[in-house]
This record gives sequence, structure tokens and C-alpha cells, in this order.
Amino acid sequence: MLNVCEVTLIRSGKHLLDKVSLNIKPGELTIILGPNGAGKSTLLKCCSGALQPNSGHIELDQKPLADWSLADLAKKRAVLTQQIHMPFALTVSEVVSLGLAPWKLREAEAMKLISDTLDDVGMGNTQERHYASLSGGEQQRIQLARVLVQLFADKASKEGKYLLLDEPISALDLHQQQRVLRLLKKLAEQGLGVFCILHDINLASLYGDNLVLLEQGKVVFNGKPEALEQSERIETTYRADLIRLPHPELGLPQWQFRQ
Ligand SMILES: Nc1ncnc2c1ncn2[C@@H]1O[C@H](COP(=O)(O)OP(=O)(O)OP(=O)(O)O)[C@@H](O)[C@H]1O
Repeated sequence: MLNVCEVTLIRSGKHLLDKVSLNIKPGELTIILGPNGAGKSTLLKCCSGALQPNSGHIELDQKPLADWSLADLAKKRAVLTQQIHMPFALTVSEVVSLGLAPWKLREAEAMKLISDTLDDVGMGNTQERHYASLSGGEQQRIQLARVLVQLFADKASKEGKYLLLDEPISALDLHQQQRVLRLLKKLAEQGLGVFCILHDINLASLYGDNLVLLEQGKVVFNGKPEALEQSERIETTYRADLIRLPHPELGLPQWQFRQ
């Protein structure tokens, strides 16, 4: 389990995270929501080890994050941040293979894994394309493939590994959003712990096992989507004028804009 306990992070005198506690459990897709500037990316950076909290602690499988070596951490969890600069002219295959750096795979094995993972994200047969020539949504799926191979390279098991994703579907069309969210759900069912930041509350409600809502650095909701059925929490936190309706097939809460 990835255990975040009372984490506070202060920058320039401002509490970006204020006593945040949550658990990312293997086998669950946990979706982090919240308005712009709520602290979602900051929380992901703390969970990945990129930022050190001022107080509180984060443990990965009951061991403080700071005690993990970088090499072991890279085999245990993969992180997809929002902005990724690729300064070199790389092919798709070369970009995805960056995810294999922590592992020693034979070339044929690596090529098969890259090819299968590109299929998973709907980018099959693009290995030789120049990454820079791809559209924004295509590049986003290649970056997702890069972090997936980082975890898939361990053939033993996906169980007990963690994916930390910052808005992985922000540039994707409807078909690709559904494909990626179904994939993440399937991976969670196979034992992965997934921490995924999203802006779309309707998709979060449909696919998330757990939702964590941040507002000004604080957790204001942590629970199953069903628990939002009778709650005004989404409306008040986002300060948006919304209509709440149940999903016609699943009954899960969904929101629509009032004009
Ligand atoms: N080093 C820093 N010093 C001061 N403020 C910072 C610093 N880094 C981030 N912030 C502020 O912290 C807040 C949280 O930023 P963060 O990127 O975590 O938000 P977010 O919830 O991911 O937002 P978005 O939905 O817009 O991506 C923002 O108001 C940001 O401007």
C-alpha cells in the first residue's frame, strides 16, 4: 500500500498540502480530483518522492519513501507527469524503451513488450515513427506506454506495483479516453495500485474505485463515487452550477452544466 499520512507541504509560506492523508491500495483505481491549483500535482510529486513534505510521512509497503533506493523505486512504481520534454529526436520505440531502463531485458523480449504495450494504448505499428511527428494525443499515449512497460517488464507480477498518472487523458478523444480508462481499470483488477489525476468528474465517477477530492490543499472527500449521490460536495468544491443525475445504466452520480 502507498500510505500518505498527514502530509503538509509549504512553499513561499503557502500550505500547498495541508495534513493530507490517503491510501493507494493495490487492486484499486484511485482518482484524484479538484479545481485548478488544489494541490493534485503537488500530491503526486510527494507520492513519487520528487518533493519532500515539511511534515507527515509517506510509506510504500510500510517502508518510508525516503528509504527506498531510486533503483528499487523505479521497479516498484512508474510516474507520468503532465509536461514531458523530449529534447532529442527519438523514435516511438526509443521513447517507450526509456521505461525499460531499470530492467535488463533481452532485445527480442523488449521489442515484444514495447509492441504489445503500444497495442494496449492503441498505437500499434508506430515503433519507427518519429515521436516529434505525432499529434499531442498520440504523444500522450506513447508516454503512457513508456510508464506501463516500466511496470510490465517484471513478468513475475503486476501485483503490488503502482502507477502515478497526472492527467493521462487530457489530450485524448472520446474513444481513446475510454480505452485508457478501461485499461487502467483492468490493470487495477490485476493488482496494480493506480493513482490518477483527472479533471472529468463524470469519468472519475464511472471508473474510479475511490475518489479523493482536494480543495486548497485539503482532502474534502475520500470515498466511493456512490457516496457523492446525495452530496453537494462536487458542486461546492468546484463552485460550478451543475445538475446531478444518476448514470442511466449504472446509477452512479453524473453531473451536467446548467447553461
Ligand atoms: N514552488 C511553489 N511556490 C509557491 N506556490 C507553488 C509552488 N509550486 C506550486 N505552487 C502553487 O501550488 C498550488 C497547487 O499546484 P498544483 O500544480 O499541485 O495544482 P493542481 O491541483 O495540480 O492544479 P491544475 O488542475 O491546474 O493542474 C498552485 O496554486 C500553484 O501555483
